[in-house]
Amino acid sequence: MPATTIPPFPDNVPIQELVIIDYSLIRQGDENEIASLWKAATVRGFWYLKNHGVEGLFEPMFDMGRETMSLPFEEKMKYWQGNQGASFGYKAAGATTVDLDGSKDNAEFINISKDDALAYPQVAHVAYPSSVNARMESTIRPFVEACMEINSTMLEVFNARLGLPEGALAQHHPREQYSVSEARCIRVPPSPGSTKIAVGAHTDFGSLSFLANRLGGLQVMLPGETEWKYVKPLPGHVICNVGDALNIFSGGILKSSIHRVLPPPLAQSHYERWSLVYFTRPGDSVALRALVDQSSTISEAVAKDTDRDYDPGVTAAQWFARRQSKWRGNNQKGSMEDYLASRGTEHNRAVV
Ligand SMILES: O=C(O)CCC(=O)C(=O)O
Ligand SMILES: [Fe+2]
Repeated sequence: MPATTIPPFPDNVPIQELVIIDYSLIRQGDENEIASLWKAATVRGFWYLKNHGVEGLFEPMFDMGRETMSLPFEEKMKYWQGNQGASFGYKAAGATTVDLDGSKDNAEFINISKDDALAYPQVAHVAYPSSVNARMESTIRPFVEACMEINSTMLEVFNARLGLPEGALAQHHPREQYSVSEARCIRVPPSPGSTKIAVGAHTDFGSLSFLANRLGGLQVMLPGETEWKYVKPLPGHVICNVGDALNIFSGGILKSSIHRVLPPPLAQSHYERWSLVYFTRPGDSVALRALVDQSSTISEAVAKDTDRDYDPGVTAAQWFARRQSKWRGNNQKGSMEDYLASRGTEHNRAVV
């Protein structure tokens, strides 16, 4: 969609201000910028990132998404993720629930595994539609590599500030170990006048998410807030956020905040909404628990927060599979328990 045809984001809806972090300064080790990133990640868990250098890959990634979503439904369903807790491949609209009443979501996904993108033409996990394969080497692998590098750089910043031994967080996200790290392209159909939730309220499962969207619709409810507010897409900027795994590793110091997707607001609701995410997630066998043995900052935070269990006794892969499978409408037997089992660190908040 040419940018000029998109109506501007309206100025009469509640907007969540977020700090803008300059990635080029983070790479240079600029102390002020590092302090701003640390504050953003520990207070809100969400921030904008500029000068990230990935902009040129967004349109080719959206081309892949557009071509994939326009395949016949039966063709797409050959790559269906299933209901067993996996997430690589195609997710049809309506496969997850968005609230306690069991309302269905409105978003199609194509998710491409980091391991498959790196291994191509070998298959690490699953096969993909031709629209994905055709761009695996030219577009998807470079996108995955670029996002991995950016997220690793931000993890290094957090590693130092958390007082962890050098490389501790990197060792929890090894490039070569299989993980549920993935790139995702999302399509939400035009929905004029609708308030139907497109992607239900959730915290991200992994460590860091890198998100590019053009139209509004993303809403956040940050720690201490009681109202949903839109995050306004800013040209040239991506939106980054902390996920549950990093929240747990850090003993709750890094915040994993709830968000959801509504139809784009007002005039923008007449347009298809496309978004693109890269999720950095821990290696599959990594134990999901606060790194109390490696940092006194983290052990002190855990000691103070007596309400939370920072050692749920699962690996990253088990945690992911539980949440992913319980989010599927087909696996919910109509009880609130199943829906709640799909939730993550937002459990300790009033809103699910
Ligand atoms: O599409 C968006 O703006 C956000 C998507 C999202 O939160 C997710 O896929 O986890
Ligand atoms: Fe998300």
